[in-house]
Amino acid sequence: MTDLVVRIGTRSSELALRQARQVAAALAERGVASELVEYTTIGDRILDRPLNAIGEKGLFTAELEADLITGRTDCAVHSLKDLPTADPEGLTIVALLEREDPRDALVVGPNTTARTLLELPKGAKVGTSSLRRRAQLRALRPDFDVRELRGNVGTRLRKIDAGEVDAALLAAAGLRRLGLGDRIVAFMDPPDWISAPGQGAIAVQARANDERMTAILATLDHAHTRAAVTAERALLAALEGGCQVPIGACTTYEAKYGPMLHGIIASIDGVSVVRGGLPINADDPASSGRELARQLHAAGGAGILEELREELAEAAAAKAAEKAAAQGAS
Ligand SMILES: NCc1[nH]cc(CCC(=O)O)c1CC(=O)O
Repeated sequence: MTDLVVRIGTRSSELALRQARQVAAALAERGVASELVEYTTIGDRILDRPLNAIGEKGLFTAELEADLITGRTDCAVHSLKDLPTADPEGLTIVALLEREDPRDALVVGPNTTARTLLELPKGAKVGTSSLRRRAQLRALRPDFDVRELRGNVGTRLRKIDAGEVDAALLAAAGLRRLGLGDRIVAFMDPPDWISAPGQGAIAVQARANDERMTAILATLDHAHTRAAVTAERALLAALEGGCQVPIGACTTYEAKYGPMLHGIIASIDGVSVVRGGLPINADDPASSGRELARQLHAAGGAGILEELREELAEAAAAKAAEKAAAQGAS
């Protein structure tokens, strides 16, 4: 064991590197040496299109997972939020580090005096590339001009500072990990505002049959984080949502109820919104996620998702027809 060096796969963005270094530091505390293996993924390279239009699952994760499966690396570190709910064949999440703040945060540009979403002027340009954030923004303020804002956290902040948008919503966890917590002017609090399932949690993935790595990495697992994100992701999985659908889920901790799961399904235009919440069953958090999914589905969520799938299918068909026409012309 003394000559073991754990090879940790990570994306090469600054945020990903910080998260991977956090795992490396936790391993070092336990006397385990490690080294980072960096990847620039398809998701990092394609910056000119909205993420939901690229339409591929695991855009930021596929290459890391492929090398983990073949054994080039021993584990991979991801933002849990970016991982599809189903584990790839042969891989499993062996550790979830103690979660950072799971909330979304408001960041404003230099020409904006507003310090909350509601203080922003009528028709303000607000940036996000997430359908979940877009839908909730539209629900709260139909007058906003919601703009696509892509790129890693640093890029997005530069665009905000350049005045491309007046304000934007980002994950508080990402900003904090980058030492940019002072850019946050307001936190978006649940249950009024629901962030993404798993947001703020760092996942360490390994081969399911690698007993040695599992034994080492399992010591990094944080039980409360695991319970909360298991419930949140079970909700998402039950609704078959990826990053393509405006579904939110997050956990709060209340003196009276303990951990509470909150969920939302919204149409992209924010007109139809279904919300709900229930206490998380400590013995079976996934069952709570499935139960809340069932309730949201029954309360109108089914119709919202059905309409959304039709819209997405139409958009995909239109795109395919456009492509075929272009090929015919050339
Ligand atoms: N969508 C990209 C992404 N994936 C994870 C984080 C933040 C870190 C986390 O949620 O743990 C972010 C940035 C953001 O949404 O602002």
